[in-house]
Amino acid sequence: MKLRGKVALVTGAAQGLGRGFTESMLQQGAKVALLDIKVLDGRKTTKELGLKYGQDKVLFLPCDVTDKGQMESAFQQVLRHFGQLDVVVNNAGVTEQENWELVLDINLRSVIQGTYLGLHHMSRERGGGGGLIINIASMAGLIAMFHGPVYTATKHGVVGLSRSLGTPFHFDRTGVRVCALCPTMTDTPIQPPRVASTPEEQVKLDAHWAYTDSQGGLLKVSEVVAGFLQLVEDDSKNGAVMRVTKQKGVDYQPYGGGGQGVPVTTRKTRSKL
Ligand SMILES: NC(=O)C1=CN([C@@H]2O[C@H](COP(=O)(O)OP(=O)(O)OC[C@H]3O[C@@H](n4cnc5c(N)ncnc54)[C@H](O)[C@@H]3O)[C@@H](O)[C@H]2O)C=CC1
Ligand SMILES: CCCCCC(=O)CC\C=C/C=C/C=C/[C@@H](O)[C@@H](O)CCCC(=O)O
Repeated sequence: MKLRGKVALVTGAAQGLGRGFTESMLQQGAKVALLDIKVLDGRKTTKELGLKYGQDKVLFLPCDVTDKGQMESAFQQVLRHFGQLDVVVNNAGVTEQENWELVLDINLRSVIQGTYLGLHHMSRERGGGGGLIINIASMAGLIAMFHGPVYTATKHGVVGLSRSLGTPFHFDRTGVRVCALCPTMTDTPIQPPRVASTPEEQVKLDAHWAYTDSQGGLLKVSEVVAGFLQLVEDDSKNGAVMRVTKQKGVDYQPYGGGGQGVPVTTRKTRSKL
């Protein structure tokens, strides 16, 4: 998909990878709606990006992705404000924590919600123009992140959702590509400190950092963003699961279909992608 003139919606866009994805699409000439539960940070990021790329290119919408009503309203506001929607990036996520139900709600249920809202508003069979949905999973969606069982479960779910909806059965009717992006540990605020306040916490942090260091350390946001843009621009990728790791850089999870997804469609379709 060429991004110039397109409209994207990014959840969790106030910081970290979501901010990186947002800025990369602005650089390519897209307009972007930034959604985040952090209102002050979201407004600050949006102001900074507006000064750099044009106030008319950005829109900040305070939104808790776990709130169905807020998500539905946000999608409606994006369509009213920009007049169209072409790309949805379900990025908002949290790491393992005591409240595992919240991890499940944010990392999986809300990604399903955002994916279905994207299909609802972009699907050709509903009069939309087709489009692209990229769900931000993790390498924890492909291997067992031992220090995050629920996080691992949610990310495996995001990969499965994206692969299922990224098949010709759906694309032939919707014209919407659906892919998953699986980075390894990346240098963003989601990363925990190296020093804990309790011995029990220190054990968990030591395990996390020993594992991270064993895998070559943290990726830079820019390395993940480079993979993201490649996935956006490659219209042949549907149901694809892109990996970004220190060891191998950007590649695709090999499945029966070669890991680069199944053929986008079984029909010749006029593509706006
Ligand atoms: N940083 C890393 O090592 C990796 C991160 N990921 C995934 O990338 C995505 C982005 O993570 P990062 O940028 O690293 O984290 P981050 O913590 O820097 O950014 C996450 C953003 O999501 C927002 N958010 C959290 N809960 C929300 C909610 N209920 N509603 C709306 N917004 C909400 C936060 O306010 C924050 O702005 C997540 O899905 C994460 O699981 C995947 C692999 C590695
Ligand atoms: C505080 C936790 C933050 C969690 C953020 C993440 O999602 C971290 C990513 C989770 C797991 C990373 C695994 C990395 C694996 C690769 O380094 C490599 O070992 C995988 C190779 C797979 C293959 O070659 O098939």
